[in-house]
Amino acid sequence: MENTDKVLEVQNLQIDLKNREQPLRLLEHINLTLEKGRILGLVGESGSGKSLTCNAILQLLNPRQMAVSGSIRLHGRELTSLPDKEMRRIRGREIGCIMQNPMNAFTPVYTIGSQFMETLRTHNPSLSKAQSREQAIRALADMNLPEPARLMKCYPFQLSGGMLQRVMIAVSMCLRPALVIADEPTTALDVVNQLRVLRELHRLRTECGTAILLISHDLGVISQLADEVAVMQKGKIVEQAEVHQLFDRPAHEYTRTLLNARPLTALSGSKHAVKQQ
Ligand SMILES: Nc1ncnc2c1ncn2[C@@H]1O[C@H](COP(=O)(O)OP(=O)(O)OP(=O)(O)O)[C@@H](O)[C@H]1O
Repeated sequence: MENTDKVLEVQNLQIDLKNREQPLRLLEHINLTLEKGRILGLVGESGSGKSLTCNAILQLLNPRQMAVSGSIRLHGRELTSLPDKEMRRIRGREIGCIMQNPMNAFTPVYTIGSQFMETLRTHNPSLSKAQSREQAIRALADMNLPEPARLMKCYPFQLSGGMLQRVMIAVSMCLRPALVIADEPTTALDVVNQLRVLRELHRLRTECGTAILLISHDLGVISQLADEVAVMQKGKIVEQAEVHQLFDRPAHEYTRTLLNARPLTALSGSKHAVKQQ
């Protein structure tokens, strides 16, 4: 019987760079499964293929540039064969994104409030303006953002990176996507804001049951939040294991190298701190 808790299933994903004498393989045999309410950390050095994997899931790769094969299913539904229009609906509604530079996710000339309300009403046209405003303010307050009614009137450049990240998580809290792809969500933040964002991501999965694919260079972040970790090297997954097992008994040489390369302070005293709060 089909496991209904399976949110994302990536099978045998392969990506080749076209328009060359010999196609260049960028991703090879990627297999990932993510269940409801679980967080899968994706780690690996720069250029190992983390962002390509995410962009393939989001169907954002240019087919003239990249040849993509394999299967990507969301709740059992194959995404690779969906028309663009349907995929646009799925992005945002069923798959949320939290990116490293949240400024890119907002239009600079509109207020936070108008963009938040517009997003809510696009995905739920029966909402009145007043209802969407009320919902947005409640969600911002829920994110522990100060003076949410005033914040609605601000433009994106008036907020810090950490605040914008939390606005994006607030949007996800309202839309309750099945899957959130968080690509280096804390990399650009100071430690206080990092902890706030991690806490809210943790809340997103516990309160909404959202499955989260978390990409991070920071093994401290992964150890605090992820249930499971996949390690990528040169376009392949070289090891995948439960977080405790991976940190305590890394099986692959490359994982050991990554763990040995982390700053000594990255994990001390903070292990699983977010989950415990
Ligand atoms: N549009 C593109 N054209 C050519 N090569 C690309 C393109 N996008 C990615 N690549 C190559 O694919 C490989 C994987 O890139 P990817 O961006 O997925 O790495 P990453 O693990 O996300 O790195 P980082 O942590 O620096 O973001 C790299 O070798 C990169 O140069």
